[in-house]
Amino acid sequence: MILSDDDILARLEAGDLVVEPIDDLDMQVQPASLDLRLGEEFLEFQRTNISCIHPNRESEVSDYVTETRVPEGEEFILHPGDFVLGTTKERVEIPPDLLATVEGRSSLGRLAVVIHATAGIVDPGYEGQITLELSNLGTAPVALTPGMRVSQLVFTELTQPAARPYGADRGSKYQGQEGPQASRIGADPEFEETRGTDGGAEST
Ligand SMILES: Nc1ccn([C@H]2C[C@H](O)[C@@H](COP(=O)(O)OP(=O)(O)OP(=O)(O)O)O2)c(=O)n1
Repeated sequence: MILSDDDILARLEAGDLVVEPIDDLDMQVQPASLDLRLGEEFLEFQRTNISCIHPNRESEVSDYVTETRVPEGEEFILHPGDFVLGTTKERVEIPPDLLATVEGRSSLGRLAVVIHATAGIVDPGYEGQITLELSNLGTAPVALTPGMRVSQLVFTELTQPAARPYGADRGSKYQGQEGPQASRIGADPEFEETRGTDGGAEST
């Protein structure tokens, strides 16, 4: 079952669902979702010197991103074709019996701005800020301002609390993340033997 506005307010009030800071609840609570705002940090991928990213080579993932901070009141220009990582201003704590999905806002979608390329699940048990996969599919640059509402969370109640919530065991490599976090896919167990090496991958 998807939580309605009153359900969301009740869970926030009870304190097991945490979303903070919220400065204006009336503005952020929607009929069946909660709007989240854009944070000040961005990770941009360098355009040069990347021949190919091998997910098992952590340096190839992390060395080619640069961090930019744009204070509230200033603009981050998202150019056509750009892909950058942003973050929600809010940090969340999702209780074990809820699944949250991060969605874009229609108003930004109509400007061709997408806030998650693929991954939209925020697991039961997840705690931290949410990394946004920002891209501009249009033809004109779009000015984003930290503090603006860019995304929304939809909460679904599970049939029973997750037995192994995020953060409780193996993996959970994004638990507690602050600001945008580059991919940590190299930490996946299937890459254990080849991590940091060329993994036998052919360079093309
Ligand atoms: N746009 C998103 C989507 C998810 N997350 C956070 C909340 C999720 O609970 C966590 C993990 O998401 P996935 O399970 O989709 O990612 P992985 O499977 O790659 O990570 P893991 O192996 O840690 O489960 O990342 C995020 O910050 N931004």
